[in-house]
Amino acid sequence: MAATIIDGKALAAKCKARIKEEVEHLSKRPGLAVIIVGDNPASRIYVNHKKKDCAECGIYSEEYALPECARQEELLELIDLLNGREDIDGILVQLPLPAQFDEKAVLNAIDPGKDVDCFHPYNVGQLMIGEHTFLPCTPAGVMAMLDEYGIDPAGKHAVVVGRSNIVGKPQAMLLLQRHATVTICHSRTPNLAEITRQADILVAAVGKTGLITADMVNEGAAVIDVAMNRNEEGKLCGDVDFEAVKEKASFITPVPGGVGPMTRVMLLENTLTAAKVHGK
Ligand SMILES: Nc1nc2c(c(=O)[nH]1)N[C@@H](CN(C=O)c1ccc(C(=O)N[C@@H](CCC(=O)O)C(=O)O)cc1)CN2
Repeated sequence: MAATIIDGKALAAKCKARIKEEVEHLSKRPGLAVIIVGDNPASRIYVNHKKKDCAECGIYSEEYALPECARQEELLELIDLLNGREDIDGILVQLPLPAQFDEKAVLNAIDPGKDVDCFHPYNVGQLMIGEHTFLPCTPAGVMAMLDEYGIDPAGKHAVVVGRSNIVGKPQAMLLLQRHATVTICHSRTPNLAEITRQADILVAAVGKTGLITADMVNEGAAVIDVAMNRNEEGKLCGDVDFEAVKEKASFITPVPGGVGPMTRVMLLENTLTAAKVHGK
């Protein structure tokens, strides 16, 4: 039987309605500062989406667009200014940054209490020990999707393909916190298919179109595609061969319309959390 398609768009709409209601009950509006550097067209689209999401939910947002040639000091000064503003609860720097930037130093400059992406080492550490305030947006979005569709990770074998700091590693941690047995695979994993075939929950987060084929998937697995690639025709697609794998999986996320919209919702969720922590 063909898999149930996990509808990230519909779930995101439901979450946004709840966030909007919570925002209405705060004493002051939450505020989010969005920083974009350069003219990466994909980043421009994502930043526009984020601003629109904020407006939909009653969250105040302001954008800072720095030119491609901006200097590190300029960006650090801006972050410092935003760190000190009471009306701003969350700060995000859209990634990737142009090559002249030291990404680590930039992310470390954000006040951990305003780090709504959960990229600061303090928050990453908090996540590791289960003491987190914020959750990393994409992995948290995946967990919300599993919950919505009744896929309990407890006692399951979850295989995460990809080991990035933004997705693979925190995803593994969140699944572990929910009592899954977790395997992380990466580019130097021999016999990848042998391991992915053992997965009850398979999360693909590599960025390689067509990496996960039907023969690599266990019958009845829940398959979550985090990647956002462009194929030869320029069409948005993930790592998973969706058409073939949906015939074998029990649940599957599409790209687009899967994890992406939920990543954006988790940013709103973290901004709301920050506002509450800031006494709003
Ligand atoms: N500071 C950050 N930078 C980046 C992050 C991040 O979480 N924080 N993640 C990605 C990009 N990203 C969010 O910024 C992101 C990408 C895509 C989507 C999304 O909703 N995708 C839609 C399709 C959108 C389209 O039409 O292109 C979908 O999948 O349906 C959300 C968030 C890198 N940078």
